[in-house]
Amino acid sequence: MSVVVPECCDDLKRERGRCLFNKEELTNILDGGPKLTEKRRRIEKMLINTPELFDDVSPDYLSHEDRYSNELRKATQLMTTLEKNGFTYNDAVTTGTGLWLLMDGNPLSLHISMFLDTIKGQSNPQQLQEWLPLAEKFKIIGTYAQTELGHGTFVRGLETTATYDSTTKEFVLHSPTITATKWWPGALGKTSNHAVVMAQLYLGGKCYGPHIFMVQLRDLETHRTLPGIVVGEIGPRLGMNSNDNGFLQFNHHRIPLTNMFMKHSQVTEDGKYVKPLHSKLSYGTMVQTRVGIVYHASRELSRALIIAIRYSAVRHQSEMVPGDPEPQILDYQTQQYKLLPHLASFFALRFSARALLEVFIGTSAGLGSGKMNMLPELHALSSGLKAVATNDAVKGTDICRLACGGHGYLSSSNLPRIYTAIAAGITYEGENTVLFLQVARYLIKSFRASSQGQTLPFSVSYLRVQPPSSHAPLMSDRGLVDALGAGVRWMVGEAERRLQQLVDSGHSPHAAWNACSVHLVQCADAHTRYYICEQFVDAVSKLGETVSSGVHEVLRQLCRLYILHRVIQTAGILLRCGAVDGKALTSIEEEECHLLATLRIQAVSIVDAIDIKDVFLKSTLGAWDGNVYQRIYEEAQKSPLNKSDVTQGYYQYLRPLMKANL
Ligand SMILES: CC(C)(COP(=O)(O)OP(=O)(O)OC[C@H]1O[C@@H](n2cnc3c(N)ncnc32)[C@H](O)[C@@H]1OP(=O)(O)O)[C@@H](O)C(=O)NCCC(=O)NCCSC(=O)/C=C/CCCCCCCCCCCCC(=O)O
Ligand SMILES: Cc1cc2nc3c(=O)[nH]c(=O)nc-3n(C[C@H](O)[C@H](O)[C@H](O)COP(=O)(O)OP(=O)(O)OC[C@H]3O[C@@H](n4cnc5c(N)ncnc54)[C@H](O)[C@@H]3O)c2cc1C
Repeated sequence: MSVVVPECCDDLKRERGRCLFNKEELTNILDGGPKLTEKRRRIEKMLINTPELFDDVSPDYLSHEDRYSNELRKATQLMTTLEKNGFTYNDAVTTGTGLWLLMDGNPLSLHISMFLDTIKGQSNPQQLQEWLPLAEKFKIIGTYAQTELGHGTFVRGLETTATYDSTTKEFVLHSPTITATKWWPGALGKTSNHAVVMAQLYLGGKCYGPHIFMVQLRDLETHRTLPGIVVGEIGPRLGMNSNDNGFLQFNHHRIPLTNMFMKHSQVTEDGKYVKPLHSKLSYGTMVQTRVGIVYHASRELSRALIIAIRYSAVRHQSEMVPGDPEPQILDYQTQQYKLLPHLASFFALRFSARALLEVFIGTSAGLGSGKMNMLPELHALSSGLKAVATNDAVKGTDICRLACGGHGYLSSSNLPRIYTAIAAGITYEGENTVLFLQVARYLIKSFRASSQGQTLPFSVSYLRVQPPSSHAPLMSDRGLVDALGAGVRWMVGEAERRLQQLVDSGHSPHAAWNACSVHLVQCADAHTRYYICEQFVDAVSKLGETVSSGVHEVLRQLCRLYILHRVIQTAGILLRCGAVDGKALTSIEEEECHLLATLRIQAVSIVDAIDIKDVFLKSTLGAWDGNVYQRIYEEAQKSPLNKSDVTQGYYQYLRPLMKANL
């Protein structure tokens, strides 16, 4: 397949003619620099030149088994293509390209993410030396098996046991109940021959809580399930049905002592336990995956936005002025209001993902030298950002679908598949409400620590009891972000007051927590969004000195829109705490509408700059040339029902019904 850039339709030509900024420069910023853009394009070119990676037939038309096999075929082809060309799978993941080829549920995705990450992050040196080369070369293929039928969120409640037998120096893995069955892990059903398994560690009859074990599930030659193990696939799901999410039960299955991951905690041959430096270090793979999901969510949102914004420039509907030609639907203010705040969100999430990655890298480096103090901050930030990013990507993707009217409901628009894939992100890797409650716990602790005069970590330092007053004019970006911060401080203070009041009136702290949890989740959401605003303002102001004025102006407008939109969403709180008044809100609303019209002019060029090629968008509505109707029509011709004029169903059912004497 060669990259032919087709001539685009007149609407898109006109849109692109209005571009006042350097698209390539914006592309570089989004990629993280020109070198990364160049690397991404090299990977893309290589993938595009591998025709086996592209579907001839939509997975919708395949049987469940063929769908899985086809995706497995592409996944393995992708790995070998990357390897042959000197790239790692990580290169393809971190540029989005690999995932977009396989986002119907890549059966190797858990191997290259959580399985490898667990080996890298939880192994002692001997284990690393033994397992990493095997896993990197796909000599063993694995997944991350934690969730059970009975428990996903409450990791401490997992029921699978790993009981140490010091006579044989083995752990005995067992699923004592039906609810102990591992349930959900991606690629567990049929693909993986190994799994990292989270199980309750038992030594001398005492439970030491969840620990991670490397477990071989299948024979490496025959791929048959090993004795003592039952494994299978869990059946169809809302999306990603080309994956083989699986179940797993153990019946007193034995593994060697050395198969417990021992970087952080250890079990000695005589069954003694050595504690980790921090009790949650074994949750590290989850934290790392949450960091990745923030990027992933922003990428999926951007695909939906490219599709919906290009389509909105091509689609003409109704009369804005009676008798005039039908306008592009992007000219309707309501359409701009649907799409452009989400476009701003995409940029905000992209900059925040980058900031989070830096915190992750810094914290990981600290852990290496025994410094645990950044861990709570990383946990709170990664939990909050994972939750906001996936919530916003899911909402934004669905709005993009709705903004495309009926055609957004077509599979060939690719919006349903993008939506169902990212919708899982709200649940997996920590259900979002649960993650927000973790953030809230951190906020309340920080607020209380500040009342006792303690210094707060950077992401919550604005919560200190007596913050310096903002000197920025209210209507400046900084002034509005400070107002949002004041709103969060007020919310957290209010939550703390309500918690205390409940405790003072005789409730237990846990009952008080539950009675305030709706408000606490709102605090966590507002805090995370404040952090995102800060990162966006910060990134744009830092870029200010280095980028051309056209690009800077577009980024400034997007950042402004993000902040204004957020202030309007939070109006109730900001009015209650006196951070803004009604007059300010009216002018903010007016400014937002004005900004929508300004950003509309270059909206197509902005999404062009995200630079996702048609083969990765996979959409009849979003292609670069805007040739929407022809593509929709051609896709419909591929329906198996169109292979014959009269289907079997007619002879089997319709005709007998028509002939029956009813
Ligand atoms: C946190 C829980 C909810 C509670 O845990 P529990 O043990 O019960 O906690 P407590 O004892 O109550 O203690 C709470 C204290 O512990 C602290 N804590 C908790 N967690 C951590 C942590 N991780 N680190 C540090 N500290 C932590 C907490 O702050 C409390 O401290 P304190 O007492 O207040 O001081 C927990 O149970 C939990 O985490 N539950 C969620 C379970 C979960 O997440 N499961 C995930 C299963 S795996 C899964 O779902 C996999 C899905 C498939 C993912 C596929 C990914 C595909 C996307 C690919 C991404 C690609 C990257 C692309 C990159 C790019 O594009 O560039
Ligand atoms: C597509 C997909 C892929 C997955 N892949 C994997 C995988 O590879 N490996 C793996 O181990 N797991 C995987 N999972 C499982 C996933 O991690 C869990 O589903 C997730 O952690 C949520 O747990 P749960 O299903 O038990 O939900 P529950 O915790 O039962 O949540 C149900 C409801 O209860 C609420 N709730 C639960 N606890 C609390 C609380 N403390 N406070 C307030 N509300 C609460 C939640 O907010 C939610 O509304 C996958 C899931 C999906 C959907």
